[in-house]
Amino acid sequence: MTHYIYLVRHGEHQDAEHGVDDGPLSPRGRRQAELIADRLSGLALDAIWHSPLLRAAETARAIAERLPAVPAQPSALLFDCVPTGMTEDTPAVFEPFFGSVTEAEIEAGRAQMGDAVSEFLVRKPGDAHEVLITHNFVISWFVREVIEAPDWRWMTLNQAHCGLTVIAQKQGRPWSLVAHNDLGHLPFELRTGMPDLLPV
Ligand SMILES: O=C(O)[C@@H](CO)OP(=O)(O)O
Repeated sequence: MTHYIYLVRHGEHQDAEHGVDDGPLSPRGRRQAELIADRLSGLALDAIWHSPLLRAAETARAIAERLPAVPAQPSALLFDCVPTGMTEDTPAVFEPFFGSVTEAEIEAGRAQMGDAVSEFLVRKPGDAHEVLITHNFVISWFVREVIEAPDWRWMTLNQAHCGLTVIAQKQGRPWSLVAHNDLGHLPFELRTGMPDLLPV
């Protein structure tokens, strides 16, 4: 009996490269969403949860269209956020990142991630398969939580648009990381959203 959670970053959104905060998926983002939807379509899903932002909602819709019995539901716990601020053990190289982030945003992010972990990383009875469509930092936080890395380590994890990360808990065992940022369903030209191109 295993509880699987499939963590998916939303597809690329329109004008993301011009710094636009949210919006509909770009043509490339729609293609990414269709391909992750194809990849997940053979699963007996119990739930599809998504961030309320449009790029995540549209990605979730592509998945839900292939699985009409499973409604896609918004969850504010999956909203984009900054999970922690600069702490004593955070390497100084990350300091510039926090220049434009307020204390209030960090407090809100910390509280949201605490609630998200309490809500989603709980054992469901029997076999369970849930998809969470969310944002880069949120997935980084879930992965960090599962591998029990120091808090600041979320900053060293990145996921591509519609990359697939899988975490799982077998009955009586701790959560484990099954796959991270698997891009096998995406052709090279659709592997967007990483800070650097993969060297291979
Ligand atoms: O802005 C970003 O880089 C990330 C942060 O989580 O968000 P998104 O996945 O929405 O692009």
